[in-house]
Amino acid sequence: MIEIKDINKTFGDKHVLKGISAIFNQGMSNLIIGGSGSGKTTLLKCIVGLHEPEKGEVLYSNQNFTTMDFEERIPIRKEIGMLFQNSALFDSMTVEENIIFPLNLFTAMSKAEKVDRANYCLERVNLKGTNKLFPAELSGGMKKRVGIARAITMQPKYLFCDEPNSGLDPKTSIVIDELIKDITDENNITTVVVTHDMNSVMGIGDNILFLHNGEKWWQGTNNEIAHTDNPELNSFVFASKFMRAAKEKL
Ligand SMILES: Nc1ncnc2c1ncn2[C@@H]1O[C@H](COP(=O)(O)OP(=O)(O)OP(=O)(O)O)[C@@H](O)[C@H]1O
Repeated sequence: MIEIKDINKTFGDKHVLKGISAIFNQGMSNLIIGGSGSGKTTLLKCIVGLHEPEKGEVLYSNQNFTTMDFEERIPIRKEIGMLFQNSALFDSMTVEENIIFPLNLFTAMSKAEKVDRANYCLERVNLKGTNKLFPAELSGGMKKRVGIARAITMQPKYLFCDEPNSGLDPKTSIVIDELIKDITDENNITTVVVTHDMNSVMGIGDNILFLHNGEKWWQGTNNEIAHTDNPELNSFVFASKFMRAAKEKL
């Protein structure tokens, strides 16, 4: 479980996050949604320690991450898996080397153990046998799956995904969403996903946090979102004609 309390972040005179508090539960796909510039990525970066909030606290399983120094944060960082926007694979490394990278940094595993773990992770994302390929040889969906394999290689307790569906066709997006959900369920981990994708919201949104102008505007489940009368959330989720038509049938 991750708890955030009263997170405030400014850039210069721009107040980007205005007192965000929320709980992200274990074993759930927790989604952060909101319009462009609403502060989603900034919030994610505050949670993982890539930004320091001016005010507020982030607690990982009740441990106060915010007040920890660099060294004290290392054990928690080892428990975090991260799927970055655009997958962020190392282009000069093979698929296997990319997946092994965190193991080289954080473990004393033997070469054979690392390869075993890479093989397990590749199999888990249905990419068995792609070990020796380079990122340039992969499709966008395959890169995301390698990104997921790398994110789970350290058996994380917390998984963060920033726009996992960006640049993917709708069918591949669903494959990625289901993979994230299955991995979350199987390992009972706390997953936090930043997304714009309405299919993801409806498909895997166990707990959805909607940001509007840097404020927490609404929180609920995908079932609740379908029946919300919150005007800003409604205009965000049901912006398209297709989604409005779908809502009328609910
Ligand atoms: N490093 C930074 N320096 C200055 N301003 C920043 C920085 N990072 C983000 N911002 C500003 O903070 C606001 C929120 O940005 P953020 O990237 O968190 O939004 P977002 O909701 O993730 O948007 P998008 O969906 O378009 O990615 C924006 O106005 C952005 O310009």
